[in-house]
Amino acid sequence: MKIAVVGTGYVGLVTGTCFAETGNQVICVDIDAAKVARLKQGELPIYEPGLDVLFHRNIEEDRLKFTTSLVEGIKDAEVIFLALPTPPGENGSADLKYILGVAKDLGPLLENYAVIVDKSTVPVGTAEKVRAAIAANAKVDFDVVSNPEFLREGVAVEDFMKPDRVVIGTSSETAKKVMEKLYAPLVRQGNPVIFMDERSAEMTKYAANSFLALKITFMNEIANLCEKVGADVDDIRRGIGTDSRIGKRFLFAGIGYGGSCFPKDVQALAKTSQEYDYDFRMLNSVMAVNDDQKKKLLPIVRKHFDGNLKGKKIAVWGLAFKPHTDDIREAPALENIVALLEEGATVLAYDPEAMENTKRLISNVTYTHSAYDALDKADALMIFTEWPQFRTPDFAKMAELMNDKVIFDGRNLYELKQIREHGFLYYSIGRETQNLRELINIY
Ligand SMILES: NC(=O)C1=CN([C@@H]2O[C@H](COP(=O)(O)OP(=O)(O)OC[C@H]3O[C@@H](n4cnc5c(N)ncnc54)[C@H](O)[C@@H]3O)[C@@H](O)[C@H]2O)C=CC1
Ligand SMILES: O=C(O)[C@H]1O[C@H](OP(=O)(O)OP(=O)(O)OC[C@H]2O[C@@H](n3ccc(=O)[nH]c3=O)[C@H](O)[C@@H]2O)[C@H](O)[C@@H](O)[C@@H]1O
Repeated sequence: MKIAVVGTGYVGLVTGTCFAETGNQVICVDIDAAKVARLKQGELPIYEPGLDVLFHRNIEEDRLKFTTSLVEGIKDAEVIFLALPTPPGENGSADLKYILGVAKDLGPLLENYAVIVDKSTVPVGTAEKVRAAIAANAKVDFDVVSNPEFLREGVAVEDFMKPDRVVIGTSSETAKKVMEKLYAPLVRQGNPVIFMDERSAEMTKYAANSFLALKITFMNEIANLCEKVGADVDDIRRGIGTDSRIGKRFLFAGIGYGGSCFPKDVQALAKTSQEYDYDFRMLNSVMAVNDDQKKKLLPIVRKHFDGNLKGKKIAVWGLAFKPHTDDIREAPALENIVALLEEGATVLAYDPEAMENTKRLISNVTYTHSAYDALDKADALMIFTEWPQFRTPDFAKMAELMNDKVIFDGRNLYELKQIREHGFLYYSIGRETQNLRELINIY
């Protein structure tokens, strides 16, 4: 099949590459000329494990191409994916200017029937708006389908190639057949393609992300309560996760959820609820709790240093919003680092993949070559991302390098017993701290 993918970010590039891998002819279109130039030279603009092999293979085998020209990209395409940004607009709802802008441009360019697919996360009713924007100037028949994407960054290729399910919103039998054929190689193991109407498909995406954000937030609140009552959130996680009705995944308490999607999608669903005069109270709590959770360690750090961070040297491990990505959008590390700097601390930071992106936003941090370099004479270490390489460090070496053996861990990386044996003062989330009882009153 001949496919066009408009927008080559995390979703578009993975979608285009994976559909090329299943034998389709794919052209990816992006307005960012510098990005397209890099892609044409065989250079990946993002870090996404496993993508490089597929990317290079499909370029070499002539199934994957890149262009800045929408006309060239969509010529003869049977399916046109819109994988464009939908950032929060001024009022918190998803900004549709990228999607509707491209939809408007598409109308006069279509020469044959095509299926236009909303791959971006878009509010209920967007497929109808996209259809109207194209129809205003279209000379041929077309269908608009909602096909939300559920991939996670860091495991995007695996998620895309072996989806738990594929959701397709359409009322057109022709479009249904086209989409069924396209996805057939990805659902061979029996995972379902679920057909529904466009509005339900659009809503499914927001329901999924908001539910996951809620699940994490619930555990973060349990963690906060654990600290007060003297329980251990990791035990609670194991205790409830084994109940198949609850499930093991997405129960890890921590420094709050970040990323380009949970924060914006929860906000957008809250906005949709408001527009339809429904008070979705849970979503407001999720957002408020998560905002606090991201700043949760700061009062503990302040208290540890008797309220004065001036001249303190703080090492930071992890900048990305999660491991296995270079993405720092809404990453908890960022606002914590800014607060530390504002209060007079010096920050030395290390992340295996996200330092280049962070440097563009925060310049007055020393970015180091290794995790251990960041510990040089540090008065404390703060951990924001659970990269595997941080999980089993050489504690003796850390103790030698640091000025003081103190760790504030936003990801609960270490067993309490293990870390105490090495003589560290260790603050984590929802678990006992050496001087927890003194700290209880600051939450
Ligand atoms: N990042 C993720 O893990 C996931 C994102 N989504 C959704 O997918 C959509 C895209 O997200 P990302 O890929 O993360 O965005 P991104 O910001 O990484 O990429 C978007 C791309 O679109 C390009 N673009 C903007 N205007 C354009 C235009 N007029 N013509 C051609 N290209 C244009 C940009 O240059 C950029 O390369 C969003 O709606 C997001 O909510 C859904 C599932 C997962
Ligand atoms: O719409 C999207 O963009 C995507 O958003 C999330 O994927 P992603 O943001 O890439 O990453 P997640 O693995 O979901 O993590 C999101 C945030 O939640 C945090 N998290 C996750 C799991 C957990 O147990 N605890 C926890 O704090 C992570 O640290 C991270 O900050 C969803 O998992 C995807 O299904 C969805 O397609």
